[in-house]
Amino acid sequence: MANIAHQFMRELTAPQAWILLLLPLFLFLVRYSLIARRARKIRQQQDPHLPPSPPALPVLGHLHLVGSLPHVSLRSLAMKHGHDLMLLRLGAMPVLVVSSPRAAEAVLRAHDHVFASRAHSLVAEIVLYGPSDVGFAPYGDYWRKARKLITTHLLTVKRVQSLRHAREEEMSTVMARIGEAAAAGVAVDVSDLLGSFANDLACRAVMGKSYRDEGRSKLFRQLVADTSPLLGGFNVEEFFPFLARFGVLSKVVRAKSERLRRRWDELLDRLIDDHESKYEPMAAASDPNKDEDDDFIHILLSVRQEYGLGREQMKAILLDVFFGGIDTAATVLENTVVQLMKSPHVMRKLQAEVRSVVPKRQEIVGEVDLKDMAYLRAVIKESLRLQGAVPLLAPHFSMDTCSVDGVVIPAGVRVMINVWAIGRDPRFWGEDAEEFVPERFLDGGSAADVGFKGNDFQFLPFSAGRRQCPGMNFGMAAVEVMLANLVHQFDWEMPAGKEARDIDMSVEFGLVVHRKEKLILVPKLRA
Ligand code: HEM
Repeated sequence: MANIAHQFMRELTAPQAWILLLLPLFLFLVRYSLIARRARKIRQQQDPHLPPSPPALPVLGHLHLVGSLPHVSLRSLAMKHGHDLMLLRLGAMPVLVVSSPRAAEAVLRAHDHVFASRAHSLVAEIVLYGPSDVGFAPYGDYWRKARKLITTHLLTVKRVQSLRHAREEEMSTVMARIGEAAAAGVAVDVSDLLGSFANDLACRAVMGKSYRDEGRSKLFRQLVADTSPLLGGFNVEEFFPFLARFGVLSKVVRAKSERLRRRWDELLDRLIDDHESKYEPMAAASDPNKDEDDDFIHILLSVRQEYGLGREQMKAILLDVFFGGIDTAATVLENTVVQLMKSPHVMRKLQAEVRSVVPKRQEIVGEVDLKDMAYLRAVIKESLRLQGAVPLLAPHFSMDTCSVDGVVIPAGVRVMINVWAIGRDPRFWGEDAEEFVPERFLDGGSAADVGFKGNDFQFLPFSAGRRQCPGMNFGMAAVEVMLANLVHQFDWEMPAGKEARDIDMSVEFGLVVHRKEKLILVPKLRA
């Protein structure tokens, strides 16, 4: 992977690092070729029923076949070597690639109990306290407890509904900024606006207010932006644990992670302390039935005894809301706006729907208005199908050897489910699979009955099974109301001299895949 090579080079530019590296590197090369040859022999003798694999290189395995956009390279490889399942070796790490709805159903439903874990990550261990969050915790008692906590107390349908005013207020702030730009006839940075919206909403949910004016909200955004590449990226020592044992690489990653953790600690400890000092007296007087308006920190304080939560575990769970909720929702929104700019007929049809449901004099589209907007939902689904925020899901990890469709998947394998490739496969979506056609999700369309709740394995933007995204309702509520408002009051144009076809679609890989360029558009108040 090109970005691994980059990362490697960046971190090892000091001459002493190269000297330090030479000897271990030599030992590493020799030892790896021996181990790999022996392992291959044993595998072939023991079990000829492994999933298909392309030819591999010594040491690197299949790393050289995976480019800077792994979801794209893995699709091309799967088309040649394993339409359903394919086994790769990235460095020393075995990776199962899943590329069809049938195989995804086997992994996420039939054998979910085997594949519901996560591999060890040094970064998650440090930044997420163990990891003690939900997203990175290995399958087991702690994960079950933490997951139960967030699904029964933090991300319930009732709680998401109770955040309606927060969403509408945050959205109105964004609309006011767009209104000012429209009045002045200037362009806006849509990426930045959508990013602040998702960030301020997460802050409101976690702390009860956005802290926008005090600058804390920006601090969170910056920290998420600094942490995400490390947490979601491919770190070299994960591919070459043997090399990491010499310490050069793990020291670099460890030092970076520890710096980030100190910054998070400072921010989160202060917030929890603030809440704790107000919580105790309030808790005594509180009505046990009325906790709907509580923010997430208060809720965690109120259930910490029941769930046996320490301070670090509380912080880790809060971090899930920042990492799970900000980038994903902002990316889905931005990708949808890009698709709409490139398909003006869809934009017009969507505007017609929203404007017919909500009269012009009503400045803001409220959440009650959304129920009559079937095309809006179809547009968002189509955008999630073509360019979901998390194209390979978060890698799963096999806890045991397991037989899937006549092939054997060993224990200790990372599993990448290529939902991006599955969502564009003409075998399941027809000849127009690469085109943006929201009508397919409307009544009478070819995918009218296909939903994202985890029952339709050709469409998995939020995954399925035990590890399915618990923030689906939270994320979709934000995406729907914001998109409806963006197209209700405003028409959108490209900056002077640019065409929608000029919008650069290059993306940068991470757990969440972003466009590289900022989306700059000119809002016009609707006539
Ligand atoms: C539109 C927005 C969102 C999208 C597209 C999305 C997508 C995903 C995906 C694909 C996964 C990985 C599932 C797997 O590994 O099988 C995931 C996991 C997760 N998401 Fe979301 N997500 C969104 C919003 C949110 C929000 C708002 C939150 C929290 C407030 C959240 C919290 C989480 C957590 C905690 C996990 C880990 C679950 C586990 O490992 O048990 N997500 N999400």
